[in-house]
Amino acid sequence: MFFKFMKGYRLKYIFASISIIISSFLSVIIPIIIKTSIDSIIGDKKIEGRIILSFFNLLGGRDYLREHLYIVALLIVLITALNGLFMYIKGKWANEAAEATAKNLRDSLYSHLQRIYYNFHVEAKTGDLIQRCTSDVETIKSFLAVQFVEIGRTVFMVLFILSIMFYYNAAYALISISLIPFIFAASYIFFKKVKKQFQLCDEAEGEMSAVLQENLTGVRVVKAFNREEFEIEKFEEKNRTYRDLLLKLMRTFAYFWSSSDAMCMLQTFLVVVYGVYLASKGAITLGTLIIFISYIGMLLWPIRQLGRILSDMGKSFVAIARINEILKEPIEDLSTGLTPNIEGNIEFKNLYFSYRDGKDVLKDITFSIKKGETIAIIGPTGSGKSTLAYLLLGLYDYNRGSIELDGVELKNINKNYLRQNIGLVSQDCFLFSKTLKENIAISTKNVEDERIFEASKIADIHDTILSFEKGYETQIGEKGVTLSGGQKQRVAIARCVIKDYRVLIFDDSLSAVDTETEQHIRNRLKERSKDTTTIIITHRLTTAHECDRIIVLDKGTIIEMGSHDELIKKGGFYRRLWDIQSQLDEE
Ligand SMILES: Nc1ncnc2c1ncn2[C@@H]1O[C@H](COP(=O)(O)OP(=O)(O)OP(=O)(O)O)[C@@H](O)[C@H]1O
Repeated sequence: MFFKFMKGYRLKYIFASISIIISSFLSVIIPIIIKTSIDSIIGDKKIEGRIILSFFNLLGGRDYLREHLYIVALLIVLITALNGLFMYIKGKWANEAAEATAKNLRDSLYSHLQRIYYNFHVEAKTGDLIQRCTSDVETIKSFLAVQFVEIGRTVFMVLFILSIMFYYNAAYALISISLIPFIFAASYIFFKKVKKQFQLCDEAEGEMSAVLQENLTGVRVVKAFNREEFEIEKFEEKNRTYRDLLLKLMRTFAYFWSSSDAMCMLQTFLVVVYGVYLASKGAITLGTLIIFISYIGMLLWPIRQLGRILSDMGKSFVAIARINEILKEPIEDLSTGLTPNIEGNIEFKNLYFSYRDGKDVLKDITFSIKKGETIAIIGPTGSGKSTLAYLLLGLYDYNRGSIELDGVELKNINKNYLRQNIGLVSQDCFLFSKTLKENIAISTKNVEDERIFEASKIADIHDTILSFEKGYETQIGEKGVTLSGGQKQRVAIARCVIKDYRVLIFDDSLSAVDTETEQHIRNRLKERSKDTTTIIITHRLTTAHECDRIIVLDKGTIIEMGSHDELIKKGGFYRRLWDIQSQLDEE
């Protein structure tokens, strides 16, 4: 899967993998050269093996080399230098390829997340998505940069070294590797088990960060409720738990490394003792003894590492699967579909809608709005008001019935085009950590200042912005912390009215401004664009009663519809609500 994202670096990665094999080969031939030099050049033994014989002949032959021993020394230096060079190439290219893959993966994930259906984002946990785009990608990166190539190297080394050992002396070879399966198994089991402890440490660190983050974001609540001492104690407790878990982990590691070192030493001890015994009896040469001791030293560390890598590999596969889950999510088709002339006539016909749980949230909705009309939608919480707005923006596909925009079925309209014509000021006035000016002009490119000011005036925020020291250049925090709730709402309104939408929906987005300001905003809006169809979702009847028509929703169905006077005369739900609110206002 990740080779797809390695585009442009695949060749480098292949060369890096080849380099590590060459480097392993170079490091395992050095002991062979030393053995041959001791046994056959300094000593009188016959050079064993046809390839080795040809190689030494190429260097001038046994007698010549005996006179010029420095050539062998130079050869070893040269091979060591070459080994270093190939290790460098491997490190550089494997890391470059892994970094490039990680970057491409992050880019793909981000752009995929932008295009995924809105529903996915509503249901997904943001923290989890962030983790998939960051630490899961890092896991794959280190798998590619280190683990994958390391496996190749270890397998090559083990196979090569074992064949050489068995070639020279099978019984000695068996003794020399007798503890290796146990060392490997111990390392594999240990790293698998220690994962649980790592996870506990991660969770404890996460909890500690969560306390910190919550405390910093909720600092106002902390101060208002005198919770400083309590918060300090809470943090200290989490911090203590984290430290204790880390210490426990370190202790476990100390036990493992010491016992595993003891096993490795025992293995080396066996090689040396048995080797010396064989050499004293003349069963092996001094060179063979040296080659076995060198090889066992070369094998032990990679074998322990292999245990770690194999037990860690599960983590990489989980990361790959988690990333794949996102990449497999279908994306919205934003670019195809009809682009009819939109004037703002809307017609709902027997519309039914349910979210993924299948429960009907909207039932048999039928009403129409003419271009330029202002409609209020009221109803108890959860009655389906926002859902209606989301359907109009094409954020969800409806199940049954139809919505027509100027006679064209909404489903068939190009989504980009639709959202350029229908604007939504939602309940959640999220502002980006940019300047006020950039926040207001976010939906429009190359917009003149005049238009920004005009939109701010309509939203009744222009004077407030000018009163800030840096005016429109005021930088606002991630959540617009320097602005009050009402100011944020007004910036969000300005951001929407800057564009000439044919249909404008206010989803409870005037609730944080007082009634008078709200009236101002609506009047200015009407003055600017008489033809804009406006849908106001509200809980405030003083807002609703001025609209051309009021739709009352309850449990997903329209229970009343008409002008204020008509609904008052009718004496139903709206009338009761109006009486209650008027009574409260009088009190
Ligand atoms: N993504 C979703 N998945 C499943 N159910 C949802 C989803 N969003 C909303 N609902 C449910 O749909 C119903 C209508 O929700 P909606 O937000 O449209 O109500 P509302 O009238 O706008 O409420 P409020 O006045 O509180 O904003 C509620 O019962 C809600 O629990």
